[in-house]
Amino acid sequence: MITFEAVTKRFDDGTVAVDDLSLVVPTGRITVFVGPSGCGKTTTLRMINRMIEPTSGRILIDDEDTASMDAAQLRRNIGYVIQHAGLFPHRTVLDNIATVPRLLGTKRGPAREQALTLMERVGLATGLANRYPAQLSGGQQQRVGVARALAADPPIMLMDEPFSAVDPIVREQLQAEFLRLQDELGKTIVFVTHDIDEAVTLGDQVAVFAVGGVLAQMDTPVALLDNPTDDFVADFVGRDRGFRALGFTSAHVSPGRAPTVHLGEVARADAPWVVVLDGDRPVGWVEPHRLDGPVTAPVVHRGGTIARVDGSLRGQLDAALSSPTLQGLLVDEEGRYAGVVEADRVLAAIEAANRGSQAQDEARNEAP
Ligand SMILES: Nc1ncnc2c1ncn2[C@@H]1O[C@H](COP(=O)(O)OP(=O)(O)OP(=O)(O)O)[C@@H](O)[C@H]1O
Repeated sequence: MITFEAVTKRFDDGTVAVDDLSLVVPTGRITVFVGPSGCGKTTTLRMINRMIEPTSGRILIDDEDTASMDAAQLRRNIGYVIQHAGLFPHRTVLDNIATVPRLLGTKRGPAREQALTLMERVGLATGLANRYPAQLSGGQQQRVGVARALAADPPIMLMDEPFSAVDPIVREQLQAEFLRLQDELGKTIVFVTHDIDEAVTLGDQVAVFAVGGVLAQMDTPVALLDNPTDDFVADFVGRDRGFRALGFTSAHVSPGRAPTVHLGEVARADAPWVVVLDGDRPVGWVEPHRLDGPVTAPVVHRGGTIARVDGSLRGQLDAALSSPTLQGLLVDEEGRYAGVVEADRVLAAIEAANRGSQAQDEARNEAP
């Protein structure tokens, strides 16, 4: 059990990312943190393994205050999975997965044996063992990330948008496999997402955060959908309910343009945000006024999903709402950058689609 007692995080610049948070993450269950961009989900997650220290309040694991534990030891007992998997690019799949057991002193042979077993467990063909991360698909990379986090058999797993960077079909497969795996393993899992659909699919309980780092509601998925506690939660949950039906609605929003920069180049300084490309693929955004040199991978803001230019309105709205600029990144069928789409333009297209289906319903009702 992980217990937050009146936890607040105020960063040095005065930003209050988490405000007086009290909640309990039960043992052996999946707790999902969901909410709009910037509401403090990641900060809350990272305070559990002390990658970020709280300003005030306490976080307890099974009644022991984490502040009094050795931070390195604490982290070794907590698996951590992030978006884009965060794999070591120069290590093979097998060596990535074996990293923590090796650090903990397991010999190379047994560590590799165990890594092969884990590959099977997360649905990866063992034939991929000697590949490097760049030679894998996004979904395969995420599976390696999950296998690596499981390798030390930690009782607690922290997962920060682990499935956001893959396309919706692979994402659903990963979610289903993850639930199957959790049935076997029964870990204590804290899972961050901005997608309410993912939250209600995966969570035994769901904590909805509002901007300003405030917990708006914590409940089971059913209770959250049936009895939202206030307008904010109703809106957050409700917006997506109608939105679900849009999964199969093809988009008719033409892509817009945004300034771009390639990794290794200097971004133009007159734009507030610039799209970063790696070759012909989009990787995220940068704010040029915060940079004083060429754009490098660590400074790229990678938050946000990427949608197909010819994909569903749902995918495009998800991409726009999860982006720091409220502009979703679009790619063609080969994954090449194809432009951006603003949330309000997708919403307008959704309204137009809704009007169309209402008109069809009315026509059907009026038919003799
Ligand atoms: N090191 C930092 N210094 C100052 N402010 C920060 C720092 N890290 C995060 N913040 C701010 O704290 C707030 C919460 O950020 P956090 O990353 O926890 O949100 P989030 O809900 O995970 O968002 P997202 O879904 O976009 O990842 C934001 O306003 C963010 O800008």
